[in-house]
Amino acid sequence: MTATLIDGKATAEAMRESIKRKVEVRLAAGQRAPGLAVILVGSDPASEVYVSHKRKDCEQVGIISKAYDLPATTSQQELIELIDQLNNDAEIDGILVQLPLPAGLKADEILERIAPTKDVDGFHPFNVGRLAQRIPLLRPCTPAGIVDLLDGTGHDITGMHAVIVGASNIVGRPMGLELLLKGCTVTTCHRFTKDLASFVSQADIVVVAVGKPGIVKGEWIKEGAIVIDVGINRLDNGKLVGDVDFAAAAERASFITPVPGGVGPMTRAKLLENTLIACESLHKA
Ligand SMILES: Nc1nc2c(c(=O)[nH]1)N[C@@H](CN(C=O)c1ccc(C(=O)N[C@@H](CCC(=O)O)C(=O)O)cc1)CN2
Repeated sequence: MTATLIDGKATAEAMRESIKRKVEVRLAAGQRAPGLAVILVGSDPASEVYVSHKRKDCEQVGIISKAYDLPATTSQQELIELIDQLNNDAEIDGILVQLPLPAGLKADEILERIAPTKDVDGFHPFNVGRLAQRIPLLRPCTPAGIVDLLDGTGHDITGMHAVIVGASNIVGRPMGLELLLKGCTVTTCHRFTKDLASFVSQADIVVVAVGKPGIVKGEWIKEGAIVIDVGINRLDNGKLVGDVDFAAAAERASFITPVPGGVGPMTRAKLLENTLIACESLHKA
């Protein structure tokens, strides 16, 4: 392998330590701890794992997390009423609704109900619009975490051609906005893109967020490119892999994120950072 591994796990751990110190400073000054409401609807096994990690992260840094584990039969109206209640709770700075929601619940309406100042996932149209207009407030966690990892490479990415594979609301679309803010030329590829290989092979930075192992082949990677793999796929043998053909891509890339231990831990760390921002800058109570 010639590429340098981008260690998201270590970067996230350093972020958590820094957030923990800031929370301690608040407490020493007699201020309350930040509060995060974590809402899980149903019993999707992957979501259960992510939510339990998020709750443990909160505990580590001194953020109070309030758990709302709701049955899959929860109605749209019940969820909206819970969000209204949390919007008005002075001790809650952030509201997180774990995605995906069970079929039948309209995620867009639910996410839009969260007060934009408590939208620590950065998914509310207000926060996406702020990012699009170059005045970000609460930024979507995964793309914001990736920007930190790119900054950590020490490379000035201004003017680089970034190719994003995947156009989801959680990663692909806000990733494009973040990379535009960094001065990249951005191409977003999606399910209708013809000749994906030709786009990826032109990229100085490739961000892949599809959820299909091996969708990006190692031989497509331009020599020296930075490869960011957001995919998390569990194979039948229990092994966790990304969307990029890792071993072959690492032969050509300058930097590459591993799966696990790359982007995933940064998503969680950014959630804590957003909760602290919401607490310190947006609520202050
Ligand atoms: N409300 C949200 N829902 C979802 C988001 C999100 O940002 N907000 N993103 C994904 C899932 N996700 C966070 O919720 C997430 C996924 C993976 C990881 C992570 O740390 N992955 C580890 C491996 C974990 C494992 O063993 O399975 C890694 O990559 O090292 C963190 C967060 C969809 N839903």
